[in-house]
Amino acid sequence: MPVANDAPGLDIEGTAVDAETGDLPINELFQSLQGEGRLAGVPSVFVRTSGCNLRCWFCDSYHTSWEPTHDWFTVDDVLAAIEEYDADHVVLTGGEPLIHDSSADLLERLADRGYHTTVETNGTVVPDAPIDLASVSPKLASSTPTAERDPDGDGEWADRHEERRLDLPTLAELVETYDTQLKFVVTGREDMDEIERLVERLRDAASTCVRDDDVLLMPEGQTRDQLEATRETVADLALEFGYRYTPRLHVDLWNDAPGT
Ligand SMILES: C[S@@+](CC[C@H](N)C(=O)[O-])C[C@H]1O[C@@H](n2cnc3c(N)ncnc32)[C@H](O)[C@@H]1O
Ligand SMILES: Nc1nc2[nH]cc(C(=O)O)c2c(=O)[nH]1
Ligand code: SF4
Ligand SMILES: [Mg+2]
Repeated sequence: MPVANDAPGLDIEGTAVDAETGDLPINELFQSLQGEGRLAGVPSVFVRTSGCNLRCWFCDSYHTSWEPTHDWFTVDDVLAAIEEYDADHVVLTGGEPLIHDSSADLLERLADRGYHTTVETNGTVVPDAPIDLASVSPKLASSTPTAERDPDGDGEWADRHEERRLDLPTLAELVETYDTQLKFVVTGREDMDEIERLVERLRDAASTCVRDDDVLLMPEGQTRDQLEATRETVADLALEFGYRYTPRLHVDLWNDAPGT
């Protein structure tokens, strides 16, 4: 169910201004196989909110970050749309779903109904809500939209993205609060130093254990052709460093089709 309209309700920084109404800006809601991470292959309903506090140059959900597009849904409407499908797993993603206060309400009500919930998040916000799997994708230096890589301009977002992309106390709190996988988008070997350092700092900062197999390396690529160029390198890096590799099953299966 793709939706499209103008983009009121988000300020330029991707901060939600929906707190008063309690509505959620929904970009799309569909059923697919979870394509990434520990639960890859599991049929799931995806709820994609619009708006983000970061601007990765490679964002595969351009219409939730660089150019947010959505319809406003009440939490009741979102629940009713989910219940149309025969599924036990719900994936809340975006954009950055946790910038919206109403995501917590949605997660509470999904838990009450017995759904397994995964939240795909960039790891800069801790919600006050139940989550079965926090799928945290901290953003590396290679994600920053420098002037050469900005899909939309001249690098205007680079400084803000750089300031916000990593917040160690927030990552530590997420790891301590939830069953968490850390899913890094890897563009090449150059990313490994930063990943190793970050995992080490997180292990020092958090009171709970971060196992090597909670650390997932995911090849960067929005299309089959782009993945073709990165996947083998990233698989080799996972073997070399002892971390887990995750495919992007949905891209392998359906390329970059919407609603998949
Ligand atoms: C669109 S993001 C939405 C959730 C949240 N904002 C985040 O970044 O985790 C969903 C997932 O897609 C990943 N992703 C986005 N663009 C990608 C790309 N070009 N290649 C590989 N993974 C990508 C993100 O890192 C994240 O794990
Ligand atoms: N099939 C499929 N699996 C996914 N896992 C995480 C996704 C996301 O965009 O957050 C995603 C997605 O967009 N599609
Ligand atoms: S944090 Fe997620 S949604 Fe936001 S720009 Fe990066 S990949 Fe896209
Ligand atoms: Mg996706």
